[in-house]
Amino acid sequence: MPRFTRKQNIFRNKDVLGEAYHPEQIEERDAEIEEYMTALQPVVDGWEPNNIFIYGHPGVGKTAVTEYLLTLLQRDVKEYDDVDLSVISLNCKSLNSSYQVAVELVNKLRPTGGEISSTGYPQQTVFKKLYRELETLGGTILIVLDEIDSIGSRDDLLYELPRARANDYLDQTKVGMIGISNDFKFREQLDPRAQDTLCERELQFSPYDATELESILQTRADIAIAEGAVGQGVLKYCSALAARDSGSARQALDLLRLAGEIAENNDADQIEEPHVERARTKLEQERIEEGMRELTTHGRLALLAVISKAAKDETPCRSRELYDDYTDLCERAGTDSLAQRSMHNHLSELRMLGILSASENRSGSRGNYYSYELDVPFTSAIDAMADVLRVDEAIHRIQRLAVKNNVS
Ligand SMILES: Nc1ncnc2c1ncn2[C@@H]1O[C@H](COP(=O)(O)OP(=O)(O)OP(=O)(O)O)[C@@H](O)[C@H]1O
Repeated sequence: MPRFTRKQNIFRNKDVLGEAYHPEQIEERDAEIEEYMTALQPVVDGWEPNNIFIYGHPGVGKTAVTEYLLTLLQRDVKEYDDVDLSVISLNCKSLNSSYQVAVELVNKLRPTGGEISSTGYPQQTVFKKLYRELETLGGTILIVLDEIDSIGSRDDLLYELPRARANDYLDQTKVGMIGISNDFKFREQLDPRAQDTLCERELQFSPYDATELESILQTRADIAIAEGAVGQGVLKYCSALAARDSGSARQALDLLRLAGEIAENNDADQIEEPHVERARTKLEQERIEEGMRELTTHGRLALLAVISKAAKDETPCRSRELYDDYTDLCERAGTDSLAQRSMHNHLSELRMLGILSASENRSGSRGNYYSYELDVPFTSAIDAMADVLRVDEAIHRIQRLAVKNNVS
């Protein structure tokens, strides 16, 4: 019978590398923190809060810095008797309209048992219920809406709520909104009125470079990893990989955590670069698999056509050069193939997902065209395909070709 035994030779506290951990210290964001504090200053001064919009790529510290500063703010306003601050945080990921966000806010503000149903009311009725709850709570209220882009174009709440006081829906209560998003298009697509109110103060968080990531990792590793268990150059390597790819602290932390798990499972005393390398391959594969779960059958078949070309060492290649492989694969999968133009749309989508890369070529009078190739390791791509497509024979054939052509 197998036995569970405790392994703690690598980690001292692995949770510190996880998403749920709230860092006590924020590294490398001094300028953003200063700007953010200025935007929050009216709260301390007892005035109406600014509305703030924070944007930047995933994993660049938008949520971490917000949580950190709001914790400090809540602590510091206690010194002033005339400021009564409440913070309400909501992740909007699964909410795709102002209506749904307003219902969630009402339910957060109401005691258990008093929640309202998520359907069946006119929108203005829900907004009025929200104003009533806010007025009952009173004081200064900051409403943090993370992943705010999920609400899409149904954004009425974003201009109605900050104007509730001006429109006499609120009397004493002062409300400020903090919207957080990693969708750069969201701001441009907002209704101009919502743009004016929500984006009163804007803060952009840029991707981290390798040095910044290393300093974030170092602080975390000091708490998370046992003494002497991080090999020479490992933090630098994780940081360099994440900086080159996304500039995301989340990616760097994930790499280090997974490399630690791999080292631990191998009964190693230290995390070494080969563990990081294996972690990278595994995370990359997970990313591709996640991206592929979102793909339609034809998206997958278009990708497999590129993989097939890569196995023959014939990438980068044009969309029309892929088409034969694609139609052949469709036939094997028992599916009608799409027209070349539609297949091309799938290639563009794969490019947006970071699975393919494309270089633009000029072809004189006939205009420009793109050449596609895999932007992820061949092995990760084909392994992920094997999990989701039922074209085993074709996949084995591609794998044999890749071995023959020394592609990996
Ligand atoms: N400057 C930093 N100092 C310490 N930890 C950081 C810093 N920036 C990010 N982190 C850590 O990196 C991880 C990702 O950060 P965070 O969730 O704040 O990113 P985000 O920009 O909000 O991403 P998303 O848009 O995907 O929600 C978290 O574990 C966070 O604690």
